[in-house]
Amino acid sequence: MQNKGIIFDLDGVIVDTAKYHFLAWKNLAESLDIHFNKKQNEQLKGVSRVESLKKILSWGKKSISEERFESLLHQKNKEYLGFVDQMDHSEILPGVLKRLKILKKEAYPIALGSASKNAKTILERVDLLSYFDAIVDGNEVSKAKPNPEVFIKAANLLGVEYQNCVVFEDSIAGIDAANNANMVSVGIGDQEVLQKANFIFKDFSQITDAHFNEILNTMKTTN
Ligand SMILES: O=P(O)(O)OC[C@H]1O[C@@H](O)[C@H](O)[C@@H](O)[C@@H]1O
Ligand SMILES: [Mg+2]
Repeated sequence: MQNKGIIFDLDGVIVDTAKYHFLAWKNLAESLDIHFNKKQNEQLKGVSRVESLKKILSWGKKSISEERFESLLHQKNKEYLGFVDQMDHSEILPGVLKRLKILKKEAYPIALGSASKNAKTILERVDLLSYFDAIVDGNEVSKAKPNPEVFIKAANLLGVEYQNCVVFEDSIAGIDAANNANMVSVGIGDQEVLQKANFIFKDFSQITDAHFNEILNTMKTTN
């Protein structure tokens, strides 16, 4: 095994599910007469289901009962899982499978670090579960990104020093979490949104072997 750990976020990095989260939140917000746009959606990326709903309600200045809150969470997830049910292999984002295959062949420890409680279901659906040596998802974390808990747990499970890990993330909160964990942060997506990342690429197909080595070489490994 290599001594450098590779940690992937799921939604918007490995699979194109960020668009389904957006659609389901937008429908829910509209049903409550709350305006919800793509810019606001950036603030929900990487954020748990509960925290996302709290933000939407606060933007709409709505206060609701606990019971209604629970039922809205359920409603959103039901719609989201309806989209997930239709997913297949083709929704793995460009370049991801190729990179996972190379990493596996080169014996890098690979982890998933996601806020989603649906992470395993999605990895199974697109047939990627077997690539991961460790999975830390929304069922195992108590502190949401930008808290680094999810990535720290992933590094611990991989048995790799934090500063020897690289994190691939599409969310502002996730890049902050990786930076807070002292890991190398790689933003996948929009340069303007992910400014705080150590490296930024549009998607994995843009990351050449040379780029990948450059990313890994920025780690100040000690062992
Ligand atoms: O509702 P789930 O599947 O548990 O996901 C929780 C969060 O998971 C994150 O990965 C997504 O970026 C968020 O948009 C989502 O709210
Ligand atoms: Mg994401």
